[in-house]
Amino acid sequence: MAAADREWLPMAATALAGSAAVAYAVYHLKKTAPKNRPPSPPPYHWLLGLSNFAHAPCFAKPDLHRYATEWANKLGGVYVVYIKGPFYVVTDALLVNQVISRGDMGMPKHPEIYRTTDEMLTFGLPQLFSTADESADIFRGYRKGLAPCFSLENLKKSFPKVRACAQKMVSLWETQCLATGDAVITDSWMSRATLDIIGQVGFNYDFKALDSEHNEFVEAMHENLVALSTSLGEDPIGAILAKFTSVYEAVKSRGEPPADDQSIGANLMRIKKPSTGEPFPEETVFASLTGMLIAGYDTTAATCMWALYDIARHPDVQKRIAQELAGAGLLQVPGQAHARQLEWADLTAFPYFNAALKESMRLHTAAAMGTFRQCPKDAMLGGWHIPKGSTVFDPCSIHLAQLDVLNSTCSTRQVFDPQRWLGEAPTGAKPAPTSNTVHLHASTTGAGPPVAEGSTASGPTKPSFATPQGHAGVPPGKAMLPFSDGTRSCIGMNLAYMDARTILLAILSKFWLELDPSVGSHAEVEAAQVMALVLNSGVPIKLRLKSHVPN
Ligand code: HEM
Repeated sequence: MAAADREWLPMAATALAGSAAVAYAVYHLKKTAPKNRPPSPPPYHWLLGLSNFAHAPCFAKPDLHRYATEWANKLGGVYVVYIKGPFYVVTDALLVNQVISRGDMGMPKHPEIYRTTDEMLTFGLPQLFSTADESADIFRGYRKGLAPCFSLENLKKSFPKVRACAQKMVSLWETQCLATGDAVITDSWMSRATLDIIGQVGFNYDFKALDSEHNEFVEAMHENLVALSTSLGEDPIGAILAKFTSVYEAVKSRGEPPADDQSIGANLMRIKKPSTGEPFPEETVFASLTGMLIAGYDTTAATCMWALYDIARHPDVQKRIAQELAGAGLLQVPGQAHARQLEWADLTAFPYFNAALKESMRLHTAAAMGTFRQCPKDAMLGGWHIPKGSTVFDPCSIHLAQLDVLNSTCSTRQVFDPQRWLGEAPTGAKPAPTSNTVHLHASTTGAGPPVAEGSTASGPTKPSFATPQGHAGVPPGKAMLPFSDGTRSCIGMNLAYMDARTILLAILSKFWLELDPSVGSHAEVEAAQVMALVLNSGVPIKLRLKSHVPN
């Protein structure tokens, strides 16, 4: 190499050393000053440490949940990451409750971040899910106008449709899987079943997704959700959403819905702007319809898939559920008297089954991205300073799901133990209040801020997530937030519970489930999980079916 060619070397070395020194200084400054700024994980790459994107690559990865959990374990209940600027991540159960409450410390949804979801999901048009301003017509009109769809009274009327879908699926499993010995690919079946249910219950529309093994919509949607959640919003899924047009057209073509039709579609057509009494523009109604369809099926499908997985990998749990069902005359055993049909009252009648579902939702909660809030004023959260206007990201579903909700030790956090919801707590754990067994909830709103001793103290609280003793003093109901809470809690929670319980009870009363060997060990499944708005298994969860045998 000629000497002249090498002249740039010292300059390059100096520039590199200079950048490293600046990166270190920035990283050090971020970590140390000011004193009450929450801790931050090391940057993804030291060069990124120079920018406001220090952790952005982690948020574009499908295993974001792993980073987030690791950081929470190391850094505690509040930490800060740099994506496009600082994002304050809150994982402490009590603090999350403050952030999502209506109280003094309550924070509204983040307008810009939810605007991005609009761009990705509803052609940029606002709808209930993404509206940050709770005084806006869209929030007031749709939250109130859609509430009757999810009342227990209305859901009870829809229950026969849900049961019919679940029974149809079970019959198909009988001929296509039990009789042939083929495995059931739960991910696909659950998506197709929940799509059919939301179609029929919500919009009197039959997607016929259960009728064929491959459903174009389900498959395209899944692929796009993976792309969406790993692309920081650069992959609009408009092409898929165009398929919702047919549902909208069907609902619209029916004209004025009869007064007793409280389906989502009918109410979407009725809702008027509270401020003027005028109808919303047609595109807003369409965006709301797509929003409800998206929110209404994939989350429930993932919940059912994980519950089947958790129950199948715990034969002891499955046996106890079978005993509950047998006791109620629901277990279908070949050669024995015909089991009775599932009824509405059965959905809340089985404490052990419901505890198993709840425990599965704790470990593999569906809405894994949590919620994004904006801090309305300079605030102290757990003793840390959160500047006005900052983004507060509460991946409630990831972290709280893993919290030790009943004060047992860290080592039992990851254990699937329905018992923890039933008062027979594992060794060393405090029993749960009996009122904490799962019910179809009449309402989730109205929760005030929890009384959090020390939460407004001037010094940072200890990183409670990482406390080996767990969250002493956190009421279990406050640490388990799969549907969030407060004014922006999930409006569809009751429908989700009805769907999930009906589907699972229909399956469990008919079949004994075993995991197909292709699923691998639990550690392998955990390692394969991906975030695609919902927490996905990453490997197909295949089940082998057997008939129940007499006791
Ligand atoms: C197991 C199933 C479900 C889970 C785990 C779930 C979870 C959640 C969570 C955590 C939120 C708050 C998100 C945020 O703050 O950004 C939410 C909001 C919402 N969910 Fe669900 N959801 C489920 C099923 C459903 C169903 C079946 C529907 C409707 C058919 C639905 C409709 C909505 C809507 C419209 C919102 C926005 C509410 C608002 O901001 O006022 N969800 N859901």
